[in-house]
Amino acid sequence: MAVITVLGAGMMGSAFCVPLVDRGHDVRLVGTHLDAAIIESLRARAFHPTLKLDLPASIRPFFAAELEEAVRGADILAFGVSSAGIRWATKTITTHARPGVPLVMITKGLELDGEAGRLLVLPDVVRRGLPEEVRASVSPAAVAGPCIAGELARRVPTSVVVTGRDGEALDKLGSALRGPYYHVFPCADVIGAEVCAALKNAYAMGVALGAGLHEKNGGAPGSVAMHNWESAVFAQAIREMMRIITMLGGDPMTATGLPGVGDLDVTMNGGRTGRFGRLLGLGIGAREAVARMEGATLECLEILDVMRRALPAYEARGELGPGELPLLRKLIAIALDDAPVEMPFDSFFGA
Ligand SMILES: NC(=O)C1=CN([C@@H]2O[C@H](COP(=O)(O)OP(=O)(O)OC[C@H]3O[C@@H](n4cnc5c(N)ncnc54)[C@H](OP(=O)(O)O)[C@@H]3O)[C@@H](O)[C@H]2O)C=CC1
Ligand SMILES: O=C(CO)COP(=O)(O)O
Repeated sequence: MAVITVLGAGMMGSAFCVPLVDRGHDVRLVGTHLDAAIIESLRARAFHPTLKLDLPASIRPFFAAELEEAVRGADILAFGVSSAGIRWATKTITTHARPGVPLVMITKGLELDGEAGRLLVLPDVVRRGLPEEVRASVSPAAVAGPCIAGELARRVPTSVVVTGRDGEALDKLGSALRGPYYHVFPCADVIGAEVCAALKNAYAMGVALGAGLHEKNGGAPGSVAMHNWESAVFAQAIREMMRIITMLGGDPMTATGLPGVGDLDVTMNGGRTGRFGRLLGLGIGAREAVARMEGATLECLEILDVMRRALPAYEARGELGPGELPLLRKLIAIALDDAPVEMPFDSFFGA
């Protein structure tokens, strides 16, 4: 049994606690400064208001102000925040991180190092923010792969990878996290897994445009749909994720496994991103689509913005051709510049 403290009580941070308490760990879930209503509800009746689910009462909820108590004696620290909260979480944990205590995040995203003009995977971003004495012995890890929070919280069999740069630490984390319905596979390719974790959000939005386009054209959901359109976008998405992984020095084959194909499938079908893509496909424009998502976390917009800023730097160094990644460029235009929803199919598949 380990003491595991999860910082961030959103949907996924909280769902992540379920397989862990089921394994018999002492799990402490700490809300951020804005998660107080969630923590209050969990304390009062073990009900999570955004998951809309009862959670096991054995998960111990803590308010942000109680962080010190929640991390006392922790064997594993976990970040449950979204990509927008990663800097905050790193700063917040700084005084509590200890040498040798593993740190794992469920957060999906990439950051751009503006000065170097290079994309950074989140485990490396977090590592940079840790105190020097901790950095020497802690190499942050991340969970990637297909996982809808509400399904995991209902104990639906779920398969993910845990990735990072310290192989020994990954094996230990895998042993601590996995359980009868939470299947955790170590993945040494941190670049590949993290590129997929972040980019599948952009591409899932792209595939889901098809559902909205179909409805916009008067179609009802059913066997006669736009699956031909969607499948071509899906296939091109995998090609582009492989290209970006190669550009960043990872293993492109990672895109064919859980972090790539697996997560793209689950996100377009069951994720918030899929719902957002459908709204864009209806042709209502990004602003209205965001409004209709009622404040839901939409990391597709964040990663598209990061990629829009990153691509010129990679092109300027000759690491990427101007005609490459036509799907990603189109998705940037649709979601960030309100371009019409249409696909440049003839530029796909290496044409
Ligand atoms: N939902 C899912 O099915 C899955 C989600 N993930 C990943 O998990 C991460 C969290 O997603 P999810 O739980 O669904 O999202 P939620 O919106 O439910 O929760 C987001 C969490 O991040 C915190 N947060 C957001 N912005 C900030 C900020 N600027 N500063 C501090 N904290 C912040 C929120 O705190 P506050 O309320 O205070 O803003 C909240 O605790 C994402 O990276 C997502 O990709 C991974 C697999 C599945
Ligand atoms: O990452 C996810 C599934 O693995 C969930 O994605 P959404 O943010 O689209 O809900």
